Amino acid sequence: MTSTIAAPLTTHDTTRIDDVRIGAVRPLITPALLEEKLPVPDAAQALVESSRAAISRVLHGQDDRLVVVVGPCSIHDHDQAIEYARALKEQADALKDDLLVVMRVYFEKPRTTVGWKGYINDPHLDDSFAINEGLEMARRLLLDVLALGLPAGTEFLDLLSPQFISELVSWGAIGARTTESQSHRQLASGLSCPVGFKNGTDGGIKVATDAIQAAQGAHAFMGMTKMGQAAIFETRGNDDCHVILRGGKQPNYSGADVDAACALLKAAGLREQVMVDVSHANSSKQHARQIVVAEDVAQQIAAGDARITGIMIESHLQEGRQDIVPGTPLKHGVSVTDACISMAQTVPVLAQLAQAVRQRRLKH
Ligand SMILES: O=C[C@H](O)[C@H](O)COP(=O)(O)O
Ligand SMILES: C=C(OP(=O)(O)O)C(=O)O
Repeated sequence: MTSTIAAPLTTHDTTRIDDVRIGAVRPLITPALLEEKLPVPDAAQALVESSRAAISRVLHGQDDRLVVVVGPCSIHDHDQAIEYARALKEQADALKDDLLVVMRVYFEKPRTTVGWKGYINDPHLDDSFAINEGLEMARRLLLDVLALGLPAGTEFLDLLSPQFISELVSWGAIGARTTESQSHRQLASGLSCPVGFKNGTDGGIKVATDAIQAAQGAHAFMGMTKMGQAAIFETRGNDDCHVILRGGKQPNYSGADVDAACALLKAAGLREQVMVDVSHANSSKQHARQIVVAEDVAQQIAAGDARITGIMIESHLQEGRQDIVPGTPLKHGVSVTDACISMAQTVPVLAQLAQAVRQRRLKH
């Protein structure tokens, strides 16, 4: 008589076909554990709530200020980021009637090919990939920025990392390389903050308008809970999304480019509004060009264009950029990814934008 008991699957040796290219699997802390270690103080919670609501009001035409997402291309040092945040807070307070300033606090860098992938992935900048430390350092920095009274904006690149930090983020971006990704659109549909979608790296705007439409809808997808368990998330959809013009094969910050983007938005039944990123392909990656581009955008605003609801600037303590060279100390306050303008160069740009908003207000 033959046995009816099937051989247990677990006795199969699948090592020849499974995890063939995995070098190691290391433990990851859970979001809940990190939150228990670094809880959100009441004041930080109130600031995140009020700044998200204020950005949403700008997007829905109920607040005529300009959202300004400004700060380093990437965070690589806590104290230097805080030194920057203190200086920015002074400007944010002085210009608060005209500008809604959000500090760029970018922890995750999408790379064209390879390169340092940011403060969460490799916080020690030495290929040690101490991701658990990176998550803690990122959360600590966000809390410290919020404690100064500044809201923070970040790019959401990884699909699990938002569970560790996203309640501290007032505005999020989906980058040019991921705007077309279904997973990122689904993520945006469930994020609690307003989200900007960059146009594609080739300059295509349609991927961003498609992304807004997708993110407005409800989705169901797989993710990880705060307790670190796999789960199915059902989202409600995000009505606080917008396009970010970042240039492509050529810059796309001119009035004609804003017209073209708004025509696409209108055709899709979406709000006719843009944030202009004065860096990336809009500055041809020459950091000082950001000042020229911002001046052009300020002129469009001053002339009355209410469709420009936001601007993005890459700015650090000092201008330029530097390479990460093992064994060589880094210069203080200089970007290790894209070149930035300095805080000293940023101050007059912000003043000019605030002036442009006041002029626009007179026209409406
Ligand atoms: O904003 C940063 C960079 O433009 C982006 O991460 C791509 O960088 P890379 O082309 O140097 O890899
Ligand atoms: C990577 C960035 O931009 P983009 O996605 O436009 O290249 C960024 O803003 O840091």
